[in-house]
Amino acid sequence: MSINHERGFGTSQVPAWRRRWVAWRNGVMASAGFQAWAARLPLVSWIARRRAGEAFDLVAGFCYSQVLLAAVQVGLLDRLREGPCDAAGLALLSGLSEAASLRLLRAAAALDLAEAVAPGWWMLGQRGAALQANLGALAMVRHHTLLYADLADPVALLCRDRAEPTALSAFWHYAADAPAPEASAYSALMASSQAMVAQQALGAYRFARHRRLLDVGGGHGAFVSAVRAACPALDLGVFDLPPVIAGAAARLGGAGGDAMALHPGDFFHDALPQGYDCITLVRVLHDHDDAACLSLLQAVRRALPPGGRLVIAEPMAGTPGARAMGDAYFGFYLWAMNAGRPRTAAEYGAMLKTAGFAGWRRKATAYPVVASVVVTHT
Ligand SMILES: CC(C)=CCC/C(C)=C/CC/C(C)=C/C=C/C(C)=C/C=C/C=C(C)/C=C/C=C(C)/C=C/C=C(C)/C=C/CC(C)(C)O
Ligand SMILES: C[S@@+](CC[C@H](N)C(=O)[O-])C[C@H]1O[C@@H](n2cnc3c(N)ncnc32)[C@H](O)[C@@H]1O
Repeated sequence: MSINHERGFGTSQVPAWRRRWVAWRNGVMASAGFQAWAARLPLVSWIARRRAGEAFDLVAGFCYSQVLLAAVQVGLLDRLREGPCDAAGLALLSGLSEAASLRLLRAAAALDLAEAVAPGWWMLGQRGAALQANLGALAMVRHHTLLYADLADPVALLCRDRAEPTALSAFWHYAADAPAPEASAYSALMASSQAMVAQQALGAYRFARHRRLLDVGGGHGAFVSAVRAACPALDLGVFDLPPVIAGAAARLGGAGGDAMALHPGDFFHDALPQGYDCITLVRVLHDHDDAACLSLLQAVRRALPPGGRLVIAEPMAGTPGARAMGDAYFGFYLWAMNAGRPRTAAEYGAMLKTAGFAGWRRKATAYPVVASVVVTHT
């Protein structure tokens, strides 16, 4: 495809001082002379080396991700958790040759997934330990094969009509307005990665102040199960598409167990059930384009009583310390999925106001890279 490099230059929207400053600074950063000078100066050399390393990591990131995928697929992280492993042991476990096993072990150690504990022997590294224990993150690593298939030609992905099917839009049936099969793969993926998200929401907001909570787009009920464990007095409900609710019923046992109501429906066409003083939208809004997102917020507004609360929990754009996660990762992920976009907390604030809510607050979460929380009320 051809890219028009002419358009977009000389826009009068950009203040002249900003354009000049950024152009000057970037000229300095790009200069080989400046780079060589910075590498020789004490203190500055430390920053320069770190910047060079970050630039290299950005270039090589896909390769690192594939090392992680290989380590997960052959069961290396699980094996290392059990105790020291050498190349022969990994070869036996994985069916790889000893040379390939050694290559993988060394790559994993370079990425802190593994750690050399004696010549030729490895255990889990610190990063490997955190990931190995996080079943949701591991499920996402495996799931990324679909994302990478869509990203193989990123410019083609950006250029194509967003109605064209992709690997991710086929996986997330609702994004393509296609019916979900009964045992939905996406609900299983969401349930397995819910624990880390629920932890953020439960740490940021005191759900126990409510009487009845409805989780809209609640999938197989993993979030309400986590809420029930933390706040046993709360009456709980889940609203989701009929095939997903059938899966939730099977997973939760019959009708969903005590104090767990299951509501099948389509939030774009059916009214949400009333009588709940708290509604949650966990990893739901970012799946939808702005008009659909607003209509869902309006439906939530209609369902809540006066003083009722809406709690939004999902990864958000513009998150301090985790900006790449928002617009780079979820921006491209949701583009490949054919619907939705990551939004900042302030963008949600503006939408909530339009939908008729009274005000909003961002609540701090322990790991904002996993999810941010926004709370509003009627
Ligand atoms: C004690 C002393 C002195 C020092 C300690 C030093 C210290 C603080 C060490 C740190 C140890 C520690 C506590 C580590 C914690 C690590 C954690 C919490 C790691 C968490 C990792 C989480 C990851 C990698 C999450 C990844 C999530 C992904 C990729 C989610 C993808 C979600 C998708 C694609 C969702 C799709 C749904 C849709 C369609 C968008 O709606
Ligand atoms: C990304 S998943 C999040 C699931 C769950 N909240 C979680 O965080 O694990 C989005 C959920 O919204 C549901 N959903 C999508 N479109 C819907 C619609 N029109 N009506 C009801 N639920 C819908 C999906 O079935 C899915 O369970």
